[in-house]
Amino acid sequence: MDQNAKKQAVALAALEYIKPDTVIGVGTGSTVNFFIDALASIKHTFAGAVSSSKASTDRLSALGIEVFELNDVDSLSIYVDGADEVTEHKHMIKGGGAALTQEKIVCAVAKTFVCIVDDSKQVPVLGKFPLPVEVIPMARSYVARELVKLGGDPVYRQGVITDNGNVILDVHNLTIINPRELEATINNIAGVVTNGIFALRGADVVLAATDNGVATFK
Ligand SMILES: O=C[C@H](O)[C@H](O)[C@H](O)COP(=O)(O)O
Repeated sequence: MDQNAKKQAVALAALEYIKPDTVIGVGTGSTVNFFIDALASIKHTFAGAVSSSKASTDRLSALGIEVFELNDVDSLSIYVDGADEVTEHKHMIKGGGAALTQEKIVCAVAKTFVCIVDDSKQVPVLGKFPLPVEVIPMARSYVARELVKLGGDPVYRQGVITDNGNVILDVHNLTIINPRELEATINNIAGVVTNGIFALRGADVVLAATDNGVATFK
């Protein structure tokens, strides 16, 4: 099965987690795009969506799915999103598409986080994928120096401005042994908006598409 077929399979599997008449949190990325397309076929069964990026909002709206502002919603039954890496502990690196901050906010509100990946994203230890860090532009050089002190090799993602008007540093050469601790440490650097480790609030369910079907990890 090719990678797109796996993304589509895992996106369809996530539909089973949708509760009728609730608002759904929707992530960002190529895997989630398959999920959004699948949502369109059942759009009359749920109340609408809260989106984590302009790209997902545009795709949801184009398919006739109502998108609410997070501030106007009391609760989200579920958050569905992809990941760049995920471990057996359901810790993740996210933000390859620069949407990490709004993803982390929407995810925080949701009762259940369902992470959808193909099996190429499953790793024993986080860190081979460069860790995205969203940074207030004026703090870029300072934050980069602090990330070097933590053992990383930050690279400015040239030409990318996030939906929040900030920049991204991608931190190479980290082996993330304690993701919860590193997530908190990096978020404590002045000028960091957030980083792409999702471990303090990891996934509740990981659905991973393989050649033999979709595996579920709870
Ligand atoms: O900022 C982007 C998100 O964190 C994505 O969920 C992540 O990059 C995975 O995207 P894709 O499904 O395209 O591999």
